[in-house]
Amino acid sequence: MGGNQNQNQKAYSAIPSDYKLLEEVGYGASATVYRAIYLPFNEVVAVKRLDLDRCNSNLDDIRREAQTMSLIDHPNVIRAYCSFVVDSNLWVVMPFMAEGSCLHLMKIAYQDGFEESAIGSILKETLKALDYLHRQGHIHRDVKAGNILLDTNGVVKLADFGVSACMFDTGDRQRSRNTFVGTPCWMAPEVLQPGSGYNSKADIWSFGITALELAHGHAPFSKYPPMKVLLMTIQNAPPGLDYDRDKKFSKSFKEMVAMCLVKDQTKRPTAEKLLKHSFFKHAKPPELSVKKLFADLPPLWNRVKALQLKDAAQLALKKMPSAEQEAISQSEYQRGVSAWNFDIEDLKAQASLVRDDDDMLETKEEDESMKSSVGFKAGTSFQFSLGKSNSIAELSQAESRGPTNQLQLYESLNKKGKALEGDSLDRNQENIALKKNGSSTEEMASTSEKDTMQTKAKAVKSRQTQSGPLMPGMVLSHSSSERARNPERCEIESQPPTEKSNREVRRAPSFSGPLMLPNRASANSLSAPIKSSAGYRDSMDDKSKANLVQIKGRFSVTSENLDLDIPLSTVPRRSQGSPLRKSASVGDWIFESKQVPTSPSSKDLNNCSVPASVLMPHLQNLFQQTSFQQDLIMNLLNSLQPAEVLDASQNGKLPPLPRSTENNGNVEPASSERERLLLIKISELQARMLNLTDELTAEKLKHVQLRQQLNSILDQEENGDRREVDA
Ligand SMILES: Nc1ncnc2c1ncn2[C@@H]1O[C@H](COP(=O)(O)OP(=O)(O)OP(=O)(O)O)[C@@H](O)[C@H]1O
Repeated sequence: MGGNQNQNQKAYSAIPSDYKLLEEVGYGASATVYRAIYLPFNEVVAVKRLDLDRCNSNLDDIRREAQTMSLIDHPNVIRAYCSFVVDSNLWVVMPFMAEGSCLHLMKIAYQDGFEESAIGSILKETLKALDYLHRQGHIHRDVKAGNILLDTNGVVKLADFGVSACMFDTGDRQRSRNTFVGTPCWMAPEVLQPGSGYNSKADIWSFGITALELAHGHAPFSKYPPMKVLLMTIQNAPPGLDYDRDKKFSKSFKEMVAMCLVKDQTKRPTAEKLLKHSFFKHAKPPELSVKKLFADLPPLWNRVKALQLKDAAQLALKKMPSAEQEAISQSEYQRGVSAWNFDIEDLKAQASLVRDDDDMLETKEEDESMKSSVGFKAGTSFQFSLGKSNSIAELSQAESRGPTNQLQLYESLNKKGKALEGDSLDRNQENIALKKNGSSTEEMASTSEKDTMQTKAKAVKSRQTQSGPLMPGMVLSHSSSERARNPERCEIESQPPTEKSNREVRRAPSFSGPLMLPNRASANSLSAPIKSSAGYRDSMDDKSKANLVQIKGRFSVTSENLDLDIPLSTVPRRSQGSPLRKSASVGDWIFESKQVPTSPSSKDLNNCSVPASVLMPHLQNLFQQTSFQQDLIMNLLNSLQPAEVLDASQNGKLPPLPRSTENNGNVEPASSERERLLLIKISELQARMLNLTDELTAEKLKHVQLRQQLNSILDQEENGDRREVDA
């Protein structure tokens, strides 16, 4: 580290006062990027200020990575001029890319993505960068639109190499290749598989996802919580450009994307080979196709500021009513539940991030277009996540050690940090992103409006979502250096929103942040809509069908073939029928529930030799119960009519209802006490449902692993047979 002189390049000093920090132009999980002036040359540069307190690596790792970054020499890769430590921050000085990232650009003006010619140019330049990095023996590991930077001339550079890698690399290279690194939506299936290891082909997958991101304005699965994204990536057919929906794109673009998004990494092309694809051969020079994208937009820092304010406003508007919050905490208190590590602020934050029904519908459309290949209900099972973990492997290990260990793992992970998932924010942010309007981008209307937003931003401080790389040690609370931040900041020319509000807002946008698994508390949020199973269809690909024991087509769930431990008497009579039928009719389950054998013991399940044919029925059973319980809860919520409340109280389940003479014996609006008790009941049901959901998730993971094992055994057998035949 320190001042640096690259071949035939100017030397930049390691003296902080030589840099005049101007506006904030970007922020990531642990870094803030400023436009700055390097005073000795009077040159505009970018200074990335990385908070070492929030970085998961030791100084040696950081030094090594910064060194690597400064040695990079390619026109399409951002390199560091120099880097040095100031207090507890690492400053990395880089060329300033005046148009920011492709992600910012899309959020501001191209919410539905760019046109093909611009995409072709951006991707080609990015691919050149990848080709260079791979030749040098590097894997970028975080290729995404948020890390593709543009400058005013249309120059495209891949960023976030090196320094961000340091955040992941706490061990040697080999070990780091077995870690769980990246941003879920962009992560290759092999990166998500425990212990499988990966190579530069993982970047090719992320490159393919980035192509889809640039084409649609968001990455596939970006609306889902990270845990669900992981499972979808592993289990579903790869996403791609749809031949019907994406008519505007050329065949060669579609082909190129399909080549990148092959699950078998050995079948993906190298960057070098991909560059020879016809799609790139015909790509226009970026100064023709990219430059025009930002011709009419205001300066980068104003765009960033506007986005921050919008994000803050969006979050401030989504508040959980305090009565509900109170009910939840009461409920948890009464049950003595600590296993979930409840944090009301987190709960509220999660609740505020849950999408509304419209989004769910959109999700369904997307699901169907993606032709999911394994039968699980999108949007239900994995709305709730397992907690924060370093890796799937860690979770799996905990699972195999039994429930107590799982609990400990969750608790310890939750203690380590309270990071919340952020991908589900994307859609909302897209909705509020500024629209390109003629010659200018609409900004916040007035100063007073801005002030209001900032005040609101402060109000939602601890509810903000943090997106960022997978850093187990990262905590939401501000570091001491952060609290005492700014002394090193030389001067701010045009004063942006206060540092504090910026920091708060900064945690919110999860434009495309690397993986932060959500806190378990999210699952228990009462205000989170419990999605009915309605509308989701499940399908199984041929491969998974091969593992099935019984294929019976759609089945009908009736009360007699469900083994619920929820007493049906708790369900209002009036509505018992409908949820059952609803649940039955929408799930395209291909097992008949009556024929599902009794569940194997958890001991059996923990034994990896359990065949898939035994596991699958168990999974199906669990799934039925989960979705059924969701419906029941939904139904309870929807049907809390006064009549039922009265009925319930007469049955001794609730305290007697007060009668009012004023309303002719009708039930008064439910008293807070009664509401509270009902909410407690619902909350308990939810907790039970969560248990099942977690079990199901764990079983699914195991199933995936087992299937892989089975496949590899089959492959080995086949190879053996072939050798025998050959012999
Ligand atoms: N050299 C630069 N010039 C202009 N803007 C930049 C530059 N480097 C980064 N940015 C902006 O700052 C944002 C955050 O930077 P960066 O991705 O390096 O931070 P990070 O903490 O590593 O983020 P991540 O969450 O991806 O890990 C980028 O998305 C981009 O918009």
